[in-house]
Amino acid sequence: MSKKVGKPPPQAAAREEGREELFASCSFADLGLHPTLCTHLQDKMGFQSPTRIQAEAIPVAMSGQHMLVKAATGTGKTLAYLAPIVHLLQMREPRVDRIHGTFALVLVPTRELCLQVYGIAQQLVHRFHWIVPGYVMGGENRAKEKARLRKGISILIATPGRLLDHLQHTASFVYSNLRWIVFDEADSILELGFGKAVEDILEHLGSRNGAPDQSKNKGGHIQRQNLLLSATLNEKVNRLAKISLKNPMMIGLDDQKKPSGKSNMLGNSHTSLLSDDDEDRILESQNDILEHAVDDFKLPAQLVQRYVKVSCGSRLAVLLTILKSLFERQISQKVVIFFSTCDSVDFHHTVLSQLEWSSGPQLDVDKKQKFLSCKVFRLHGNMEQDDRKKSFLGFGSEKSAILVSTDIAARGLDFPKVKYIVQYDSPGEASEYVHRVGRTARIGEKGEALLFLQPIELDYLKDLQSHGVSLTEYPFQKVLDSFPVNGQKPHKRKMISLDMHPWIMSLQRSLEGFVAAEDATKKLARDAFCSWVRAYTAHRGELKKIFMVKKLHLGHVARSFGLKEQPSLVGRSHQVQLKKRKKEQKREGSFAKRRKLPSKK
Ligand SMILES: Nc1ncnc2c1ncn2[C@@H]1O[C@H](COP(=O)(O)OP(=O)(O)OP(=O)(O)O)[C@@H](O)[C@H]1O
Repeated sequence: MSKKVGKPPPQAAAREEGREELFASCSFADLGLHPTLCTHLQDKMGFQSPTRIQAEAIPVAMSGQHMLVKAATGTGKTLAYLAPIVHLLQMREPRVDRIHGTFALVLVPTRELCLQVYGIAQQLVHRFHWIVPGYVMGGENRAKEKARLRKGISILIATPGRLLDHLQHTASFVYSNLRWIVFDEADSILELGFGKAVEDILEHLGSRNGAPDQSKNKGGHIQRQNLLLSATLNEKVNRLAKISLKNPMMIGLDDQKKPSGKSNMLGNSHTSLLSDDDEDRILESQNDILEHAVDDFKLPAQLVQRYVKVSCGSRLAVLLTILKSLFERQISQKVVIFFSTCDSVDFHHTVLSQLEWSSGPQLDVDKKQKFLSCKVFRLHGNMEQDDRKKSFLGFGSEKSAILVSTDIAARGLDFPKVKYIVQYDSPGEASEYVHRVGRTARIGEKGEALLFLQPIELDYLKDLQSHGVSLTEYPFQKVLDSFPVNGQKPHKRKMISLDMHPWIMSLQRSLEGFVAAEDATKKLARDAFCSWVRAYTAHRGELKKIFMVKKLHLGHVARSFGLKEQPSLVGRSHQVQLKKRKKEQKREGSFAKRRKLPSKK
């Protein structure tokens, strides 16, 4: 009997379409990469063909031109710069040796990304043992790093602060052969306040535009090549591009905004032959293109993006409910949840990993079990370096787990099999939204993202929309109705408000009991509450009009941290500040009113 040949199901067809969009039709060999490297990419790393962005960027990187790349998260930007570097280093004559020092420098914004890029570099040089990758980053032992630098590191991955430290204080650090400087997540490096460090680094390396010897290194014969990459670009990248790139090739910019996927300002002109006027013109048009590049963001096509509208007091109960439903639906789940502060991560890590609960009709202590049974990891910048490493590696290797994190995990991290991103606290800038959700749906995989919003914050959707990001509403009521109340699943429920829903109310009671039971937990909750309110006030620019502290009911905020107390009992200094602000507002208000009064004259 012949098999029925039909159309593939729509989801599979969409995925296939997504793959076609993601991958180029050529091979790695077609791009000119060394056969040994191509075989390694295919056989050992499982990369059958290059992604489109790799197919565009690799030949440019090999040509020696400066390059600025903007491409969606999870499209393989790391390989787009590391593969050509390894290719060119392995064919260098005389052969690369440790005594030659550093040839390529990769700057990254976070320690975790530093470790990740180092791991990929290690894999890529597997067949070229004479090329040595290494890293230096904050939190590591300086003396050990000095010793490694003295021995020689061919491809050095670094966070900016620590690199500058070594440039200033490690005399044995040889970089006279430096050929490449890569800024991975360029905008984030600047956003995190490393701008001055980066300028000092470029100054040290003689790689700053306008520096007398900027195109050559101290040895006087090596052509420098700088590469900037990110899924999002911002105004600050303009300045970095201006001071570090000469007539760069622009890759991945919106096709409608320029003649082709690739462009440079004046074709392949050799910058050394340009007059000052030409250079000014180049910089101007470079700035124009960058300004367009800032406008909107590309997200993976297969990513499902939703928001859930939740009143403030029930936020934590709703988060727990959604997580429970996710893990019940599929035992093997990997979820990343973003919070606004380190204290908030610590508190929620405790709740998610320790909250116990009895699902029976009465609170039966003997029948209590963990509310969520999966492993929960945490990651933030105030953790000890060893704990940070353990979390990063631990979550990466788990099949089923939750990671609670600040934005430290938002950039570049490539945790395998993450299917779900929850933004419990709003990211603020739309670019941060893009990077957070980019931890899923990588390299054509499926992925979902959920953004928590309070009813008063819904205008944030418009802000995202203005950057080309649109979300649909998550059907939370349906999820809620699937949970039993008092041990039973009622047939039909009346429409009641979320806060009054028996499941939410009972979960809230458990939470408040859990927080109140231990002083340490209570303190975690209070600290988290205070830091959360502070972070809420720190939204910038237009977002200040959406995330307004004065619209918040602080009692409800406290509830969302499992606190029964009113905020007046939480954090005295914070309370004093609030009172002061209220007074000021009152004064300002009466002044404004007074000004509105018609003059008696
Ligand atoms: N040609 C390829 N074929 C298959 N998988 C690939 C290929 N290139 C890279 N990958 C894989 O794709 C994933 C994403 O790559 P990478 O982390 O470099 O993306 P990215 O574009 O830098 O993302 P982000 O913007 O989030 O930093 C990694 O797991 C990587 O191993």
